[in-house]
Amino acid sequence: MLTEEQIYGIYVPVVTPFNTAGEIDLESYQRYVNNIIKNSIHGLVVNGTTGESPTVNIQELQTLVNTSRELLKSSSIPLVIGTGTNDTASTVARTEMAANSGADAVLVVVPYYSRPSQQGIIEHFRKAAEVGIPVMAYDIPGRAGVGMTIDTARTILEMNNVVGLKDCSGSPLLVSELSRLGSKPVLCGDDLHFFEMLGCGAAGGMLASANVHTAKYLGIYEQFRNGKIEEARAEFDRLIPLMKLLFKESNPAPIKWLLNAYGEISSDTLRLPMTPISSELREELGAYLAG
Ligand SMILES: O=C(O)C1=N[C@H](C(=O)O)C[C@H](O)C1
Repeated sequence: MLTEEQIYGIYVPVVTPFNTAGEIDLESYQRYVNNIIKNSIHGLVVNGTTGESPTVNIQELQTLVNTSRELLKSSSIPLVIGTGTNDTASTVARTEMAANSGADAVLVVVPYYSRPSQQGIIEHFRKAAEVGIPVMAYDIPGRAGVGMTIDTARTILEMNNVVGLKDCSGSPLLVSELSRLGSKPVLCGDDLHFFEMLGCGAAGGMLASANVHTAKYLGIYEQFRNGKIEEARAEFDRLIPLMKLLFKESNPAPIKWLLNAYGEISSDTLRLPMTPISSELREELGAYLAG
């Protein structure tokens, strides 16, 4: 079970590879996740936004949890499963399934689309936390349509079983305030602002872009922690051009294209309503690969 003390460093949210028929491609998944976990990452995140969680059904999620547990059997890397949906009952059902299948924690997003009140958001997290498995709360107003206020985040973080927060709020305010108040750990989920967020008190990052150059992200984190701020910054700056391309169109389409180009997964297929990247971005990523 994931503890607060284990929430630091680089958590990698993996993609869910699909074959051209749109079915989960487990062979690619095993090969690619194995390569990711060869790096000493601090956490593996399955079925996050990067894993296209809104289009993965609970049976498929069960398969992903079982496969990931097996891949991690001789590893101490924590396994975090995205179980949050826009419906509290289905979030609880997925959270129970993950808890019963050996997950170390679940990632629960602010319920999207319905635009609940702050009280509704709190009650949603209370139900998820009552399942008993550690919960990492996930604030991402740009996708959810609604975000946590600082007070709401504090209330949720005070709940038993809620162990930390993934912050994609798009501003350093939340992490700065939570860190000032000595709250539970926060991981930055906003790749381009990772370095800045470390400076504001984030304990690490949950970064889709760390699917490639994983070791460099680990190095940046270690250097930052060891006070080698300038070296960390210089390395981070070198990664920014690629990061910008990876978020130029909706995640995970660019990262899937790149992972396919690197031969890590066999297809860049996405499930609708997600569509492949534009020909312009393909050219730009192609030029990055060639350079
Ligand atoms: O998969 C995730 O979880 C992440 N989601 C963010 C998003 O897609 O908006 C980005 C972050 O790098 C990881």
